[in-house]
Amino acid sequence: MALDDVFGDIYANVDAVALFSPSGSYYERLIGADEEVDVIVFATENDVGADAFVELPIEFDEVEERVKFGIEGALEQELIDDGDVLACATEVFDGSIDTVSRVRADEDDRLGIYDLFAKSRAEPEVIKSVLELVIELGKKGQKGKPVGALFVVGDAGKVMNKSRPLSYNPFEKSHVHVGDPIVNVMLKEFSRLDGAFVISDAGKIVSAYRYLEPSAEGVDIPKGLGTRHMAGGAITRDTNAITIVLSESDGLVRAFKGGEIIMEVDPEAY
Ligand SMILES: Nc1ncnc2c1ncn2[C@@H]1O[C@H](COP(=O)(O)OP(=O)(O)OP(=O)(O)O)[C@@H](O)[C@H]1O
Ligand SMILES: [Mn+2]
Repeated sequence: MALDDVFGDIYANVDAVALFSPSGSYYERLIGADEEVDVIVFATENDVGADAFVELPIEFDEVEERVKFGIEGALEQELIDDGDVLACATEVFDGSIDTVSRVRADEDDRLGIYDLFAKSRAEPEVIKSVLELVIELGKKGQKGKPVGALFVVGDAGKVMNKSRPLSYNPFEKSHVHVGDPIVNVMLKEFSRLDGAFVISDAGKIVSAYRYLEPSAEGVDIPKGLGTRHMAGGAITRDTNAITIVLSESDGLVRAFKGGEIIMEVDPEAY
């Protein structure tokens, strides 16, 4: 077929096929079509019973995010190697797989997002909401000026025990959750002020204005960054929380877990 001469380049000589949320019959058809090719399934659940499977914690709306996340997971699980070329088959419009993209897996492109979502205590949707909020805050700043912010997500009881209030807690008697549109407006308003936000595993905003007093010391943070990042890193060594930190000074968003930076992104790139 003449079209194969043109579009065939997209899937020619790939190291593996990455199938995103396939139906059982689609998966069977592909396996049957070419027994030589490695097939890796990416989905929220392994309904098709694939041997090579990467769990997606959420259905990413953006295909690019979905694919990037999947590739990080596949690298992490050593299902693919650095430099492997994948034919990524995904659904972009509605219902079924309709798009194939040719993507090279590059270790250097890893953002750490897989670790952040897949192996954290808080619910993935909660982490996603906080990450989106912080990225938006980083993009827009507060009335055009750069702002810093510190969000501690998960293991909230322990985090509260290792911190103290800097001011009254506007969330004291409320039952608001991250992701509510109104909350995003409120959080942005409060983030102008000092201290950290504490969020529960399920996304409840437990407190604003917390001054973290972790007992862990000596976490490695990039030069030029100070106490916000030091405290944000150290609290994740002391507890099972993760932190998402926006730097006022360099504008980057970083995530910490187990006392280490596991993700660093420039909000302007989103
Ligand atoms: N232990 C802490 N808990 C919560 N917030 C803190 C803590 N220490 C510092 N902060 C907040 O971080 C702000 C900035 O402090 P600092 O400049 O030392 O941090 P930084 O890591 O350099 O971050 P940035 O890049 O945003 O400047 C402080 O004004 C304060 O609001
Ligand atoms: Mn600083």
